[in-house]
Amino acid sequence: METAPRTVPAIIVAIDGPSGTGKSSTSKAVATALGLRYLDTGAQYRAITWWMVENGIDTADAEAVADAAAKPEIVSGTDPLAPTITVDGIDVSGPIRTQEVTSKVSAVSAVPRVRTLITELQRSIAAGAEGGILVEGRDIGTTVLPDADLKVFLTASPEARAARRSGELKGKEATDLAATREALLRRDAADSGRKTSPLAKAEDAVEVDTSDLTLQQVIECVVTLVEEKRALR
Ligand SMILES: Nc1ncnc2c1ncn2[C@@H]1O[C@H](COP(=O)(O)OP(=O)(O)OP(=O)(O)O)[C@@H](O)[C@H]1O
Ligand SMILES: Nc1ccn([C@@H]2O[C@H](COP(=O)(O)O)[C@@H](O)[C@H]2O)c(=O)n1
Repeated sequence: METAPRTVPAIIVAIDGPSGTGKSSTSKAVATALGLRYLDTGAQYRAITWWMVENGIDTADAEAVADAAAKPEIVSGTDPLAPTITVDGIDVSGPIRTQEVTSKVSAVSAVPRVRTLITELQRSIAAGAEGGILVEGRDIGTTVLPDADLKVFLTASPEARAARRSGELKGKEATDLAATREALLRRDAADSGRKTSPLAKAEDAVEVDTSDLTLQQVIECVVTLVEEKRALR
């Protein structure tokens, strides 16, 4: 008699936290290890910000941003080994990481119309991910996917986060540690302080302080949390 193949039920994992806590690095590795799709929601907010800048929209003008928000078509590829992001068919994976976009993204992402559109997109991507998905951002556990099977909130001290970011920038856009620290705290404050769907830990999220953990330790911790959830289902 043939036995039916054992299927692992699709699981939805939300990973949130402030800038530089290790969300992207951890999420890609965990999704790869566990065969899940991966969605970088920060890249989507960066993509719409890039489009606003390209099209001469004043990103400080919330009304102008809201009026234009539905115009760009943002498409995210969810392979954790090769995530992609396009705007109107253009690969923007490089341009969305510039200092200009980074400095303007919090203003654009605070516009309620932008959040409504991007949240709809995120939910439709998650609903279509048959084998399960890991979605990382700022409001995934609280707003986008409040029924996620597992919610993780990553934190780290500003010093640890600034040191990680400075390590990334070395040789490219030389910035001192203090300036990097100030820039990420400014972005956190804007993201936590906005009215609509701010950066926040969901009540039922597991908090992991990554300050003194290696990336590998964080990955192992999250893999274990997902496996524990899967075992209960
Ligand atoms: N536990 C860790 N120990 C040391 N370095 C780490 C750790 N986690 C991540 N990093 C490094 O810190 C930097 C920032 O990590 P990552 O981009 O994953 O953070 P993030 O939370 O996604 O940031 P952002 O929200 O700004 O996109 C990367 O260079 C990454 O390799
Ligand atoms: N769920 C999310 C994700 C991101 N944002 C905004 O995008 C910015 C860039 O995010 P990164 O993860 O790429 O650094 C972030 O600072 C937020 O303004 C968001 O609002 N909600």
